[in-house]
Amino acid sequence: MRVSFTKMHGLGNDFVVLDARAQDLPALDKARAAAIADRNTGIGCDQLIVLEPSDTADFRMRIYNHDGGEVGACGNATRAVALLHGSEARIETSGGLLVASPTAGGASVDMGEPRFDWDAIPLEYPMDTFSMPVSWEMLADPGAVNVGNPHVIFFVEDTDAVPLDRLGPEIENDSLFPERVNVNVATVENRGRIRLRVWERGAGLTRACGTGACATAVHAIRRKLVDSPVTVALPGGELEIAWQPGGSIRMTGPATESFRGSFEWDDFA
Ligand SMILES: N[C@H](CCC[C@H](N)C(=O)O)C(=O)O
Repeated sequence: MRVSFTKMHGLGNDFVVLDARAQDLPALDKARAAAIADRNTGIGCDQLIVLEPSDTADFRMRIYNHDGGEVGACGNATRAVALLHGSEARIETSGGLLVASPTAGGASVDMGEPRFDWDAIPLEYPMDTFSMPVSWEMLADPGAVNVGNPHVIFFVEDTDAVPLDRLGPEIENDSLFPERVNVNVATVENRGRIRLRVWERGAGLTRACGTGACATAVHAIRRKLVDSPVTVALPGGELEIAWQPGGSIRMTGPATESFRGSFEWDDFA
């Protein structure tokens, strides 16, 4: 059967969006999700996004990483589907309910409240997630935050000097993180700006990571390194993150529809 899709991105973090409300999509398993996301033999994307009907929100958004694994949150994709929706959207995700409002050329999203308890990240055993007594070579003293998905955050003098292509997968797959983890390496430039690179769980180095920007901004605000709102500059561009302790995170930034197409479902068994 032919399946229609919309190709989108948020600051270069790219998505294939399938709307299961407009077409009868067969069940999606890990192998097929990875085959569609494959940049050599598939359509190609960092994450595959499926929109479904919801009893509790305007629609449900399911998120599959490049490796086919289903996960609970994707900040950049949330802005993209809000752009598609065209008006304020209440979005059900397995990481919680999100509320997104389109802005000129993108969206502003209430990403919910961050969680900090070791078993909410989750970690393999109890630990202070504000200042974790662990290190991998030059990456030390991280924090951990769950924003619907798990993030570990390291502050360094120069994020561009870190061999994240080598240390990212090592940390992502460390047994300290039973659900694996997104690895954020950030440089605080001043009290209003953070430079960030992310090794994403199940997707590797991406041009941007919305939840990574949220988790990093929250951790920097907790450590009193920056004020709120703060600009997070990723390789693909900038996001604005606002958060006060006890409240929810607000992420604002661009979203882009690249093109629409279709493919033969059975081509990706
Ligand atoms: N790799 C992430 C999902 C996508 C996050 C990123 N694309 C974003 O914009 O938040 C995870 O496994 O939790």
